[in-house]
Amino acid sequence: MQTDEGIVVDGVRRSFGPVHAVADASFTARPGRVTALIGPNGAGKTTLMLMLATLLAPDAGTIRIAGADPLVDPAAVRARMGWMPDVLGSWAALTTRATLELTGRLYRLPKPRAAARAQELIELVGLQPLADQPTRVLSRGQKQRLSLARALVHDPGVLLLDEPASGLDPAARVELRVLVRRLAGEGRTLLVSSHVLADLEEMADDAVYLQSGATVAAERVAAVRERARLWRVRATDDAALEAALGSRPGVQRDHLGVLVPVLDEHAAADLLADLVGRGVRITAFAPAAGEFERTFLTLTEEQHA
Ligand SMILES: Nc1ncnc2c1ncn2[C@@H]1O[C@H](COP(=O)(O)OP(=O)(O)OP(=O)(O)O)[C@@H](O)[C@H]1O
Repeated sequence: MQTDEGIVVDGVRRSFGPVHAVADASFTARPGRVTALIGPNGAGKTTLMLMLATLLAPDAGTIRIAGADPLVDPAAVRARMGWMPDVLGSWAALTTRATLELTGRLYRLPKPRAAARAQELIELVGLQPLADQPTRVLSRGQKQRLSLARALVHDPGVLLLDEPASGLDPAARVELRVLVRRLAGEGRTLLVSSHVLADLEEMADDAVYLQSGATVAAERVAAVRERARLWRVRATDDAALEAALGSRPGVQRDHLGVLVPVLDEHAAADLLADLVGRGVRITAFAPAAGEFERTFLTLTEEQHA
């Protein structure tokens, strides 16, 4: 990994008085990829994002954003990085268009370019009907779209998105996912935090887990991922399914069907073939939880054990 690309964080710490909001964060987010930042409430995600965005100084450790150090050269970082905060502070009386034009001017775009860029971004995030309305009339989800547009004004190579899907309806979530993938496909580095792990699962390539301010070591994440996971199985005839599963260890039941521990995808394929071979008519067969959710929950259980 070259340090002039993506995001490189090493041994970063930041406390607020006695609270160690970020105790030890080290990770790399690579260009062309979407990296999920996952952690429970209060784990330090926003504090970490603020440090990456040059808005908060770390007490220790090093950060590089597209090769620039936020402490030494915050202007270079801001030129290369777009930040979508979890809550958008907007100028209530300005229109959507004027907000984006002004943001462009703040990034020193010439006036005609700022106007053209505002129009491009309004179209990109689907805010055409509200382009000339004051931002105070925007709903929460519409403000999220404006916030994303604002982060993109200067065409940055690195994007930090803090809870980008919050307040978005299902259709807008799908659009966000498509847009995020497109931005990564253009070679940008994206770091995305969200509590909605199913959303992250569908947009992210890599994951960084944060627990009590510390990033979880890759070896520990790998160890969790190697354990058996539960697969959900449904059939047209419950009794036939139960009989075919026999005394298989660890089988559980919930309101949606039967959950079977399976070591890996080969074992899942074997199980499916076995059930079908025994004449069970299977209607659903899939992992019960996404990879991020399962890893997150297991890490949390281990921490509290
Ligand atoms: N300015 C501050 N002053 C004092 N404590 C703070 C400050 N900012 C954050 N904290 C504390 O640091 C810890 C991490 O907070 P942070 O907002 O970074 O977590 P988070 O992972 O973003 O949480 P959430 O998922 O709930 O948004 C929390 O215990 C929080 O109370």
